[in-house]
Amino acid sequence: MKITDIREARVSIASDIANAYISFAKMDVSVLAISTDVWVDGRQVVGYGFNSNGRYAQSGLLRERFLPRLREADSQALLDDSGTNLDPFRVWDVLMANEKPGGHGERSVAVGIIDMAVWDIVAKAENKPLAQLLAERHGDGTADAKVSVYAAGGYYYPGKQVSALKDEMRDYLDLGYTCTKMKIGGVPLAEDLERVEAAIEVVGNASRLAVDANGRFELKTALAFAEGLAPYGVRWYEEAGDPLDYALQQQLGEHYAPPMATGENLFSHQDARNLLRYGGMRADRDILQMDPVLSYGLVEYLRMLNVLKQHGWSPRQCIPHGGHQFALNIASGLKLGGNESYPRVFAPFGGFADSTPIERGYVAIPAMPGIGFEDKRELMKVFDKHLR
Ligand SMILES: O=C([O-])CC(=O)C(=O)O
Ligand SMILES: [Mg+2]
Repeated sequence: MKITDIREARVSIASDIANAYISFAKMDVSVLAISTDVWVDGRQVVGYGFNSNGRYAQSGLLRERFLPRLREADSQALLDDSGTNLDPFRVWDVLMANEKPGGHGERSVAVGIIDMAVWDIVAKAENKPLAQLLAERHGDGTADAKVSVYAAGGYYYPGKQVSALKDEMRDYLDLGYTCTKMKIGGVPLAEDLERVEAAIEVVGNASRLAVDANGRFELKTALAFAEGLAPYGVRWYEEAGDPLDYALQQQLGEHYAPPMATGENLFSHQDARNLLRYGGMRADRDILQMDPVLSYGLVEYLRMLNVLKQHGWSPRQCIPHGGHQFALNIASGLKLGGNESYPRVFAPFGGFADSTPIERGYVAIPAMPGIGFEDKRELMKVFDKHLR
């Protein structure tokens, strides 16, 4: 196998929504296509990648550093022992040559975009869904046929009232979701609790609603919200404080017994390890949300799962951030606890295959080779428009 072409572009996903920390008014993503000289069933093997929302397009890092390394590599150095397919771990070593440890910054996002396209290629060359390939190579041999997904939304939006939040939650239930997530921390506690109560009224039970503060609070506010939220028993309380403030997380856990969640802004297995060492996260109930694309790709995510195992955690406690078809394949193949979904935001990057509707909170993996982007018509249109 040889890489014959690499194309990259920046695509806007700007919108008026905001969480407690950022507005998405200027949000964009990088898209990437890597073509190979291999054909399977009459189709050229081309891998696609993009970054999860929340971190911006990585054009500079891709163009100036990581794609030149891929282009300049000896093609043999990228291949597995058979010489007929890419080896994602060897590609990763090529990309990360001459990069110092620590200070992960956003290079992890640029590497994650390339890693996604590489896994798409590897599974297509093997003519298998990525979930199945992962189950065989890195799991217990079988993939979960369907994955539990929840609808993430409940953003702040100019002029949005409680009634609009309720309509949004109702819409998610109509789409087939049973669990949802909403933002908190963008308005005072009393106002947020009104929003939370309204959302619970629609979803029917607090255990079906998660809340996400996006790292907004210092300890005092995190604890005040914990006290306000505790009587409801929501599904989880996400990113109360700064993602790297492990002491805050640990102290929150001492005061708040229901599940906590965090991890979407930890971009390396070393950061995830520090969370488990120092963050007071509880393996019997808390949720880890590291995002395989934002954090140097699936190659690094596998290292994170290894760290988890060493600390006595089950992969079932992982529900990755990202809400896309790549993370869905990972959740299925490696038997995670579920996957995020963004039914109405970040389209067409969020969401799953056209042929697999959400049914009672679960979604299936289409029986097609690779990640399955070819079964997402609107996303393929974006790739075709920007990468041809
Ligand atoms: O609002 C965001 O940045 C997305 C987010 O935290 C999530 O999906 O959990
Ligand atoms: Mg979040």
